[in-house]
Amino acid sequence: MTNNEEYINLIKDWIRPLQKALTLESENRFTNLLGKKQYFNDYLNKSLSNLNNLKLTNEFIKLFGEFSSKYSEYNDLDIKQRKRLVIDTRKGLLKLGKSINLNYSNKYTDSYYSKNIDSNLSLNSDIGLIKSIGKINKNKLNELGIYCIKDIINYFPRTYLDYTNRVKIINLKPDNLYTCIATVKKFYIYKSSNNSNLSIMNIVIFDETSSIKVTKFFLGKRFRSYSFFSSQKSLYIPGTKLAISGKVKLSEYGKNFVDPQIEILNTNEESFNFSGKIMPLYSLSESFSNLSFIRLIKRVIIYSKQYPDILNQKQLNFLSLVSKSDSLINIHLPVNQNALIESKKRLVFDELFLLQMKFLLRKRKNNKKLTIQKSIKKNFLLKDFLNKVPFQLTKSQEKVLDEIKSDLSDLTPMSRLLQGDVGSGKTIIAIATLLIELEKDQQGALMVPTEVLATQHYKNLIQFLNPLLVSVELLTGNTPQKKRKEILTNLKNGMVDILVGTHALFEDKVVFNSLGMVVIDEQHRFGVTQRNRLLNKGDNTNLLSMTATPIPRTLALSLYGDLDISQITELPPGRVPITTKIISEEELNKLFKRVENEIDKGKQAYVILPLIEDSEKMNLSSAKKIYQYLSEEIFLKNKVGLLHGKLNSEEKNNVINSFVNNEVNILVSTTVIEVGIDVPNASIMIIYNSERFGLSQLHQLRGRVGRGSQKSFCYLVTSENNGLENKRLRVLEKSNDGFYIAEKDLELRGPGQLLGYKQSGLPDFVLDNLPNNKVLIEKAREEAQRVLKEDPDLRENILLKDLLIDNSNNKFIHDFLN
Ligand SMILES: Nc1ncnc2c1ncn2[C@@H]1O[C@H](COP(=O)(O)OP(=O)(O)OP(=O)(O)O)[C@@H](O)[C@H]1O
Repeated sequence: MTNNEEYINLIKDWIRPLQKALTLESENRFTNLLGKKQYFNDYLNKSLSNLNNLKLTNEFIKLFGEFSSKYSEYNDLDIKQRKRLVIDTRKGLLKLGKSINLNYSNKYTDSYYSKNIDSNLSLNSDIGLIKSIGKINKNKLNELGIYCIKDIINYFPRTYLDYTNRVKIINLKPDNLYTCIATVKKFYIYKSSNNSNLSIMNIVIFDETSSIKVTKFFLGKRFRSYSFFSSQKSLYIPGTKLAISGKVKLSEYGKNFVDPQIEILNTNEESFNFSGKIMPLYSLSESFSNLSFIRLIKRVIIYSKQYPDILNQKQLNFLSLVSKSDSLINIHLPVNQNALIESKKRLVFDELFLLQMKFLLRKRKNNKKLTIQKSIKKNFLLKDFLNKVPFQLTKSQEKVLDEIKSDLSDLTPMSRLLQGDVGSGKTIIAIATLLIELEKDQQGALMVPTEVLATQHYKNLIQFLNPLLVSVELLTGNTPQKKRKEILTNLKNGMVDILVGTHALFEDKVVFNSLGMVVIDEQHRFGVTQRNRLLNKGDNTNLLSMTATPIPRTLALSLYGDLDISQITELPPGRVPITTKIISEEELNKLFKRVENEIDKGKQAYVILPLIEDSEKMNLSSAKKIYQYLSEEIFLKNKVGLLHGKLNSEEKNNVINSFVNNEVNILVSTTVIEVGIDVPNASIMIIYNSERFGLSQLHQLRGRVGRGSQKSFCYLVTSENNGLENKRLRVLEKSNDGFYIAEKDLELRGPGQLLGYKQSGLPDFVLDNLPNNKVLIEKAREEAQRVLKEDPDLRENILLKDLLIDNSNNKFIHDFLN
């Protein structure tokens, strides 16, 4: 290592932990966090004054000295002053980093740009105009959706090979990220004996210092075929040169690379020489090599300089973000990891910022809509209903109801999201909300994702509301024609007060007389467009969305930023936490005895399966098969029922009714029961192939037991003998807290998966990084609020305005901004 490199590393190692501490403090809202050994301010105070080895210039010594003494008074500062100090310190560190070339300085400076730019080309130029691109390449690029220079620049790498930390095999240390260039010595691939879906590939590589094993895991049936094995074998013939980039782990057999990035190097690539740099890897078709694409990028990256930036220099400084053009250059050709991190941060920020702008504009439009104050005609409805409920509302339920009442007494329509863990009592709130509007003679709609749940809600509603002379109807895809016609006529005449149903509700034929309130349960199962279709059936309709997958505030902000948020934070009293256990299939027989004992005591059980019937493609248990097995071979004394999505409504209703009335003791079901089935007498749940489900989904499922006051149990059966999988499921053994579980699920699967589908329209790279970008989400929200406050019509922010209009398929933004 040269002296200069050593110096840069010294500074890097000093800056990094400080940056981390500043980030943590800012994430925790400047509360002076207590670290492992000391408080945040003491740590900063000491580190910023201890500059002895760093050989800094006087300018930095003075700057950090001043910061250091301010941190000794940190406890006396108010939050705003603390925030300022943290921001300034961060900027100081950034400046130091830049001064030693730690950051994003790339060769594409303004003077390089003016010398090398081809004035005939611009961002919007057709790729055919790029010199020597050739017709074939043009076609290949078109196949990737690339037509103009801007498209090339917006084609981001899928990942990177980091050659900056390139080391010889002998110097590899466990738990660090490295890149090694080495040669294949031995290759073998085999099917795992523990997991029928897993194949394991091992490559032994060597360089002049030593050798090491590289292991890669392939999960999925298609990786078990002979053709896959032989294709891999032909790639890694002994003597082939590879670049391996990833984490080194230490096991009982020594060090090895586990699941690293592997690049096969040919002589060309070696001469291309990414040594000391970070090489981008793109998702390309087989006929277009990574190297060719990098060459293309190098040719056009300069046009990033023309990219319009929606943030001005003042904003960039305040937000500690790099310019758009720098972020685009460094996302493709990063000079180092720091530059890459900063450019990702900027690109993610832009997406979040635009999204928050859209949310705030939508909210503002909503707030501008004024409903006419409607007079209350039947002021007894809510009171009578609450008197009829056989329990006291929890404090949390009361608080939420107050928030809703206050919204509904306002002249602007309500748009509220209600988050509450499974079994926290959202249904009562939904009914109360519908009644508040009904008191003003406004009809209500309750939309839910499944027929089973719709039917259950309907029954609940008629039980409570028929005595109050409220007319409730149920409309689903299976409602017979004659009945449907009758409901639709009465709905139009205003004879139906509340309509409960599934997706059938937003069909065009459903016309209300005066729709005032829409409640959507499990709202993430519906898209924004579907939600709006239903809302548009009334004038200025109020909306209450409900979800039992509670997500952290910051994430809720980025996904549902146009809604106000209420939370039910406590469960009704007397609930005994559900005991959850992971078990193997071998332990099932013992468990069945236990189920029998519970049934003898009058209790009931659920058995949940991932599939309706056996499938050749998947080696999973199915509901039909297990139903047959349990009813014919195991529970001969008891009544076993079968529920799944392919039954018709009458069959479904019959099974559910029998279970509700305890005529069926054991209900074998697919996940159709996941949402909302409420049978407080059920105390045991067994979930087969539990490794197939997400944590939040499992939490929802097990929420079907433990709804009464008796002790309840949930057994997660898994065939996988897989440490990682069990670690994931163990989260459920340890916790019954839906917020905590959703957060863990988020970390493991990302929001797109957790919430079923991509509701927000955010690109994958942003969505998957959301959990790590809480601070950025808040920043984007605050910045959007600031911009709209200072420049409500975006007269000063023309670029931003254009981009919002361009990017928007939402008519309201067009209408609003034009
Ligand atoms: N304050 C309360 N005290 C006692 N029991 C309550 C209270 N509120 C609701 N319950 C009961 O708790 C059970 C769960 O309520 P509810 O079905 O409304 O929950 P939920 O939040 O909709 O849950 P899920 O998302 O699982 O459907 C019901 O049996 C309900 O009657």
